[in-house]
Amino acid sequence: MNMSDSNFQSVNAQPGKDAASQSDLGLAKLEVKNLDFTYQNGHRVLKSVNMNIRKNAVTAFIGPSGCGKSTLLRTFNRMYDLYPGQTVAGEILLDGRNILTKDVDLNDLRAKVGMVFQKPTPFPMSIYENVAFGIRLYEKVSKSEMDARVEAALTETALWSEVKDKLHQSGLGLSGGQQQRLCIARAIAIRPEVLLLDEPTSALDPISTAKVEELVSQLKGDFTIVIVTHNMQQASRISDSTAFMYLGELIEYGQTEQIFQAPKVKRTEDYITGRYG
Ligand SMILES: Nc1ncnc2c1ncn2[C@@H]1O[C@H](COP(=O)(O)OP(=O)(O)OP(=O)(O)O)[C@@H](O)[C@H]1O
Repeated sequence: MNMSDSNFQSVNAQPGKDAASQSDLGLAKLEVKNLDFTYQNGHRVLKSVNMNIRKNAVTAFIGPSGCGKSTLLRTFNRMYDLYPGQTVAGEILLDGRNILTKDVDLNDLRAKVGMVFQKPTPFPMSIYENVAFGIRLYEKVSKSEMDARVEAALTETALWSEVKDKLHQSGLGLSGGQQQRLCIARAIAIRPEVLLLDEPTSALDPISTAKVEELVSQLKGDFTIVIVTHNMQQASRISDSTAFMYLGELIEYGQTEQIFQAPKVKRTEDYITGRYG
């Protein structure tokens, strides 16, 4: 991203208020408006979150453990629908359409908004089938097209040269880093528009982490990427914008360079300088 892009202004959020609605108007892929989320035990975990997620960029969510980063990420593809009793209020617009309404088809939504989790979760099937699986869920394609799509996804995730001779071996036989790239290949093979990454490198060694980070930077040309990370260096290396959360509120949101070099809110500064966490 061009850091001087005036469409994306940093936000000195008023916690619980109009945290980031002012930011990056015009280029938003997702617009979060007054979002509240409460777990079935009554714990209100997101409090009036407002933010725009920029299209074809990497947005990082940072903040201390339990502040609601993963919960916020999971509202973007309505993962909470899997667990009855959780309640959400407010709006999340994907290309202008509220995805929180009942008439949204969850299969369609999850085809558009893919997700990769902290722990690599390949299916207990071959490398090829891991990638083909998602495509088959949503589309009917010929064998030759499937082969091409699988190869393209594995190439995009820089795995092809490592696995092309063992496509029919189990995905579970790959290293942790390769498994995570396989999960990213599986997610992008169905051509989502948004890719949600929930601490995707926290279980990986430094070399695999570097490969995934490189991959994320490459993929943002094609996808809108949102990443939850505990790793400050990672957020500053790979994201264009960063959102700092604390106790369910969006405290500060802006261009990554600004958040890390000149945070406007003391609590953000204290967090990124390691005063608490
Ligand atoms: N299924 C659940 N039921 C009840 N409370 C939950 C549930 N999942 C998470 N929480 C609580 O919601 C709060 C926010 O959790 P969340 O995982 O979103 O935070 P986080 O910032 O991603 O944390 P971490 O960095 O540790 O992953 C925490 O207090 C957590 O205990």
